[in-house]
Amino acid sequence: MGSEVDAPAVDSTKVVNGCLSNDKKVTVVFVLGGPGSGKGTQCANIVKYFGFTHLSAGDLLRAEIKSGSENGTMIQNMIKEGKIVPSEVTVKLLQRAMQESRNNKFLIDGFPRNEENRAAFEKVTGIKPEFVLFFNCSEEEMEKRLLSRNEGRVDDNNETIRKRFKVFVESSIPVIEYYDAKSKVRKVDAGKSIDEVFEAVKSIFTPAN
Ligand SMILES: Nc1ncnc2c1ncn2[C@@H]1O[C@H](COP(=O)(O)OP(=O)(O)O)[C@@H](O)[C@H]1O
Ligand SMILES: Nc1ccn([C@@H]2O[C@H](COP(=O)(O)OP(=O)(O)O)[C@@H](O)[C@H]2O)c(=O)n1
Ligand SMILES: [Mg+2]
Repeated sequence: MGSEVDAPAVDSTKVVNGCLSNDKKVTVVFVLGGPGSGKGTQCANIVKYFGFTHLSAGDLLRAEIKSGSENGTMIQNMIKEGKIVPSEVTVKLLQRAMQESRNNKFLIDGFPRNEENRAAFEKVTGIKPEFVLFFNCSEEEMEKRLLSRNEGRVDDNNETIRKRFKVFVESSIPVIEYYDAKSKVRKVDAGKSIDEVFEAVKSIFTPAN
């Protein structure tokens, strides 16, 4: 099926270069989509049905703030402004989480959010995604969902939501286009109900034979 060059799982040498210390092959799916498009919700379903480990870049960054890390204040300020945290920080968190996991299949949610994220991850880990799951949703629907998410997040307010939408269009869409040019994007209509969206997701993760 896929070409040799685009083989999804990296070979063990590359992974060792990227400091995943053991000999395991790693499969990564990037899960992208605007804020509120349902990435986290669908990832929870995919974990249950398909045995992936869910790594949310946003959750890892929020945990880093809580842990009292020296970067905490900087991360908090960037999240409040809807800005993208420097890749050095986020890639390290993702890499550590993959190393600590006993799984070899990861959903990386909300990452890469810009070209710098994309290039840094690939350079540091040597990992290329198997595919990119893209949740396509209107801003109107995403805004409605974010304003009723009720998780007490500092960025789920009108002002920050505007900024996050702008960053998504200007910085994250180009990453999706980059992978689309490589035929790696699996696009889902995320404006439907949670169950309907998951039906579409399932068909993407279920190998056709
Ligand atoms: N298909 C859907 N229809 C309606 N609400 C949804 C749907 N998917 C998720 N939600 C809700 O919208 C909010 C944002 O979803 P979430 O999964 O956190 O999105 P993201 O991680 O992309 O920001 C949550 O409160 C979630 O329960
Ligand atoms: N790759 C990433 C992911 C998130 N973030 C920051 O974390 C915020 C929240 O990300 P998130 O993925 O939890 O947000 P949602 O899209 O799930 O609503 C983003 O707006 C960024 O400020 C980042 O800087 N870099
Ligand atoms: Mg999320």
